[in-house]
Amino acid sequence: MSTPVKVAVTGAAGQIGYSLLFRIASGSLFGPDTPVELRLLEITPALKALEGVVMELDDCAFPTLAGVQIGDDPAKVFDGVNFALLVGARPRGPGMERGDLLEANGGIFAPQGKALNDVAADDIRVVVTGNPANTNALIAQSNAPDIPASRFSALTRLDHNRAISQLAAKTGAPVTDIKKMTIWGNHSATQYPDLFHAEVGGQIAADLINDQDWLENTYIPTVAKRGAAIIDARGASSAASAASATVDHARTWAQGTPDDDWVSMAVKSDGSYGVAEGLISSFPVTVKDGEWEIVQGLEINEFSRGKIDASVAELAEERDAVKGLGLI
Ligand SMILES: NC(=O)c1ccc[n+]([C@@H]2O[C@H](COP(=O)([O-])OP(=O)(O)OC[C@H]3O[C@@H](n4cnc5c(N)ncnc54)[C@H](O)[C@@H]3O)[C@@H](O)[C@H]2O)c1
Ligand SMILES: O=C(O)C[C@H](O)C(=O)O
Repeated sequence: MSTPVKVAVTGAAGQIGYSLLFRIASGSLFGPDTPVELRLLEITPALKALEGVVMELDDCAFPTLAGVQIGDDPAKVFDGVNFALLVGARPRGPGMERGDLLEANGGIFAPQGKALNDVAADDIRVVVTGNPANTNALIAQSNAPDIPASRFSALTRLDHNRAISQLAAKTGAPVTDIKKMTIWGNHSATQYPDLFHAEVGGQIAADLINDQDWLENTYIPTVAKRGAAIIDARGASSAASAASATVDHARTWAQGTPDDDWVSMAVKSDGSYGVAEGLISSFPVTVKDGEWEIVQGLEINEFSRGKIDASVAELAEERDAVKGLGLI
């Protein structure tokens, strides 16, 4: 067996954590031959519950789990970590405005960014799942000046997976026949799942379906509002699927994309596709040797242009709000 990969998870005693930790410990991220060491961060009052989760991890006797450390100090928990999955965030409470939420999360992601900057391993890769994920990633990244900005990302893989699943249901194709799905923009209701480049069995999905009304009025809102539909049905936000998507995102980053496909990741914009430079926005990306690259040269039609611009405008507003709060 090789040297353990150190994976930090924040919010580890939460709902997503309860699914995510067991997936990572059982080898879903790096395969059966790579041991992992878990570094779990929680707020002090949640440490007792987290101890219970660690007892359950022990009880699984996972062959790939080389060790678990828990704590409430990011400077200790993040020491030497290779991957940081930032899940813990402050949910929106009653009467809380968007600005309040951004400020509360700034209080979490600014110090975590600083701690990663100071103590993480040189090859650190950061995935932000906690909402508002794109802007939380921007806050963490801005507070970690010594880590290349390309090492910070936010999760839109859940949206990507939802978009594939809804398209498979509509066309009757298996999910494995669907390639080149793209989520553009923010992980929010303004996100844009793009069927003008997605393929079903090699055919462009929008051409195959040939129904703009369905695309605009059924497909896009179903994918974009799926999180809210799950909250309505479950009384709690998506957890197992969010954990699964976080694993997919980190695994793709570690292992790469196949030659005939890409994935959606929210990463720092270099200005591609007219997305303002510096925003953490979702793009189609390929990954090779641990480095992502935005897929270039896709033609963007007028309809897609409007949708991408609307989501990017929302990201710019969030960035301006956290800038105004001095968080970036
Ligand atoms: N990007 C996505 O696709 C996606 C999908 C689903 C959920 N989410 C988001 O993921 C986040 C977590 O969801 P959940 O259902 O697990 O929530 P949860 O409330 O069950 O768990 C969150 C945990 O984070 C912990 N936490 C709070 N502040 C912390 C800090 N400073 N350091 C470490 N831990 C801290 C809390 O104690 C709690 O245990 C939420 O923000 C949710 O909206 C994102
Ligand atoms: O918590 C939410 O608002 C929804 C969550 O981000 C999801 O996409 O399931």
